[in-house]
Amino acid sequence: MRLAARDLAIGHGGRAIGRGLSLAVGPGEILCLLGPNGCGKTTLFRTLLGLIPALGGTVTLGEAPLARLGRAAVARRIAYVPQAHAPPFPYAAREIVLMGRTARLGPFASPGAADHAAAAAALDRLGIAGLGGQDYTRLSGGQRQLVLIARALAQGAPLLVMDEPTASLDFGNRARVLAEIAALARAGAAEGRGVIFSTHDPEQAFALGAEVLLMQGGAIRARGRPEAALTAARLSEVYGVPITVERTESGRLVCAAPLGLRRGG
Ligand SMILES: Nc1ncnc2c1ncn2[C@@H]1O[C@H](COP(=O)(O)OP(=O)(O)OP(=O)(O)O)[C@@H](O)[C@H]1O
Repeated sequence: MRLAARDLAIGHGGRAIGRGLSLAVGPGEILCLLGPNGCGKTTLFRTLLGLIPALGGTVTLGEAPLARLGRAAVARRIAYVPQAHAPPFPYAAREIVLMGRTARLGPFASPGAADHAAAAAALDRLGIAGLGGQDYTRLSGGQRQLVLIARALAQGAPLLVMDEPTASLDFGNRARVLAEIAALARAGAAEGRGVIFSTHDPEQAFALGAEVLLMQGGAIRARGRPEAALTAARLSEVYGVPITVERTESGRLVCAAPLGLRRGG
């Protein structure tokens, strides 16, 4: 299953905030979307999922234009991890995860033993089995984020779109989720998983060896392998502060912005 966008224009209420956006992700591939606050990452994701209409261009899912697929058909193919949100009702975390299975069920079917087992396995995989019975609305931001990732895993869709999945996670959970993304893509060649995720941390693209899309002001500023796309000069320009990219002795690429420097200062 391949998700592809060609020459996409995105925006809200008919007003474009981004144009000329093309991308593709397929089985076993990880695409890392980077860019400053407000550059259009969430808007792009919501357009790729058909939650808001494209203002131009095309999105295809497999062979089918997205516009011709119903909501349930899209949900069987793409799992979405939104930025953590609070639902209006106090569901148990386990029920939120179980909702990931809904797309696989018929319109009037209720979840069976296999669905409950998949939800429990997803919670377990992220190390949060203990949160299953807790009220989702009373969880911390990071705990909610892990529950939403568990929901996406339980959904078992071949593609995952994750909006800043590590944004409010502690250091350990951040590493755990990154490892999960890597594992999903590794299993991808066999299972057909592809992942698009957004992040504010360029090092995550280096660590995963993910293809990069660097956005700025609604356009794609750079794309490709992280070492080529995320140079110090380009990152400095896009984020408006001097940024260094250095290789450690162990071969890891690390980014840093010196303290004490302000925009324009
Ligand atoms: N529902 C909305 N209606 C109108 N404009 C919106 C709406 N949601 C977002 N925008 C605008 O669209 C632009 C892009 O927002 P978006 O949320 O896509 O950015 P982002 O790159 O995901 O930002 P961040 O990194 O801060 O999460 C912003 O200027 C924002 O104000």
